[in-house]
Amino acid sequence: MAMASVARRRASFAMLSVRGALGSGYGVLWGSRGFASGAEENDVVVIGGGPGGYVAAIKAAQLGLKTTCIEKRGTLGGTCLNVGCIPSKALLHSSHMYHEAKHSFASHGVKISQVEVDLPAMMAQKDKAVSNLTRGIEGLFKKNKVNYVKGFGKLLSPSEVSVDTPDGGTTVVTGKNIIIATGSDVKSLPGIAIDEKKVVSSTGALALAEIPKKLVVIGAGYIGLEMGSVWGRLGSEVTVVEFAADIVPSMDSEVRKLFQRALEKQKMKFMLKTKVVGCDVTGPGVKLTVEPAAGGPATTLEADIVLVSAGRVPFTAGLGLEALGVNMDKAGRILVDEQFKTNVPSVHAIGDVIPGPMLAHKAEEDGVACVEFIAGKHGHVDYALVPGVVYTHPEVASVGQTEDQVKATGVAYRVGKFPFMANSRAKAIDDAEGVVKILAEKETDKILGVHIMSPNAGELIHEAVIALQYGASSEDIARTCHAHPTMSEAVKEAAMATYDKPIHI
Ligand SMILES: Cc1cc2nc3c(=O)[nH]c(=O)nc-3n(C[C@H](O)[C@H](O)[C@H](O)COP(=O)(O)OP(=O)(O)OC[C@H]3O[C@@H](n4cnc5c(N)ncnc54)[C@H](O)[C@@H]3O)c2cc1C
Ligand SMILES: NC(=O)c1ccc[n+]([C@@H]2O[C@H](COP(=O)([O-])OP(=O)(O)OC[C@H]3O[C@@H](n4cnc5c(N)ncnc54)[C@H](O)[C@@H]3O)[C@@H](O)[C@H]2O)c1
Repeated sequence: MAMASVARRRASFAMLSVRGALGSGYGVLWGSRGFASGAEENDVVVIGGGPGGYVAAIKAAQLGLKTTCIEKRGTLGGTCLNVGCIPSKALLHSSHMYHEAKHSFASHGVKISQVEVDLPAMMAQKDKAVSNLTRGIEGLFKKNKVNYVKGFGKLLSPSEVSVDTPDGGTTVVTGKNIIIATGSDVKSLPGIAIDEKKVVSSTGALALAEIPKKLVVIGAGYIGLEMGSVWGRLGSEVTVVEFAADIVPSMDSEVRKLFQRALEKQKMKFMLKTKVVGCDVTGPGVKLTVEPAAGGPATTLEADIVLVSAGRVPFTAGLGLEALGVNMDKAGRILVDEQFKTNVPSVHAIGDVIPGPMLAHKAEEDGVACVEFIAGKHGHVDYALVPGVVYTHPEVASVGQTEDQVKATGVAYRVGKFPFMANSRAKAIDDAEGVVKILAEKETDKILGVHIMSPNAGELIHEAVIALQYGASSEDIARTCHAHPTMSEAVKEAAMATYDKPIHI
């Protein structure tokens, strides 16, 4: 009932906003959508064709705004589709299948005499997934009449972007509004030169020609653990060097401990509170000198490949922001207001290049909200409810606050947990490592955070995302009928454990 009325309110709000936009001059564009030439003025010019930029461009065109998107890479989709989310998930899936075939099939009564890795075929499958998806976005641009200009964009003024095109020429694209969606790049570490051969970033790690015997990963964050898992499953000996005391510092600390144990069972080794102080590539492999973060005796790690995955930094090189006086913070992120406007009012910014989690789905939300504001509507992104997923096996997914964050607020809370060891589907498929943990306010039972470690946790989490979005209580989830036998029943049981008692444990 409550949800329906919220939806109705949203619908009427949206209709009012469209009328507002038409009244303010955008209406004349609705009947005249078409491909912009370089000389025609656009309503929106987007620099960068990643999840932030391409989604903003499509949404802008759908709102009737004449839109051009400029991308330097040669293909659309940005980091995520070309060298990020998609190729990494392709390799995670392929390597998981190999690992299952080698280590789990026999216990399910499936006998295979010889299981081998065909690395070129695995890479070709990954490349096919990437090219299908990036070409798909070109198709979406055509369908929505977004003008696509290939080349490197640079701001000349608050309404002009010069584009260095691949044929060596330059064209100028003009627009009433400009959206910077130029994303991020790998963070380099002092004294460690990335050559994408022996010392690689995630881009190199997605395209190794051989399975390294020894892989050292610097940084136990999203990229390090996902790419470490890929190569570990394919046979590499993986050591992860992490400066902090814990892996994935943003994770709920209780779930993190279980996660680290799960990865250690998969033979991933961790050197926490450790810093890299030297990197020697003169021999056949790489010699890394490491020290305790607090200081102490140095040791040497030998590796065939070193992956540098110690974070990413906003990418704004060559954009001309300084000349235009666009404000940025010390980390190089572009500062924007709640409508994604910079201090230069016609210039907006979204995605990895502004503060906030560096995630594709967050960039997409930014993109939609930004152009809704430009069209005179009401954009909205709830940064407190952006889910995070590490796509290892098991996966770890979370939304809302961790237990440490709840504690820090001083709010009295309850915790409900349910292990997948007691979930019938997980037992049936013999994949039962993990837990659902729910945190709810003690007085009102309102859910504050949900953390799931399990196979497919990245899918299971969305029930919790919706629940938090609608301000649900744990009892709301517990009293909702869940199909049997499913992994999702563990979410229901954890909710039962939060406000009362679970049945199956
Ligand atoms: C290995 C890896 C795995 C990842 N996996 C996930 C995941 O599973 N889930 C998730 O949510 N996130 C993941 N991410 C993060 C995700 O890729 C980013 O958060 C997301 O791509 C940010 O989108 P964006 O549009 O802001 O920027 P980007 O995707 O970086 O796109 C920016 C685009 O702008 C272009 N550009 C830059 N400057 C210019 C210019 N001057 N002119 C023209 N074009 C320009 C670039 O070529 C680029 O294509 C992953 C990242 C990596 C590296
Ligand atoms: N599944 C996903 O959603 C996904 C997957 C990959 C990447 N990403 C995004 O890409 C971004 C970059 O990923 P990432 O893994 O490089 O960064 P990250 O921020 O996730 O992790 C970096 C890790 O490196 C550690 N570190 C920093 N400096 C170090 C040093 N000198 N020595 C050792 N350790 C050091 C940090 O403490 C941290 O644990 C992330 O912010 C993430 O949002 C997301």
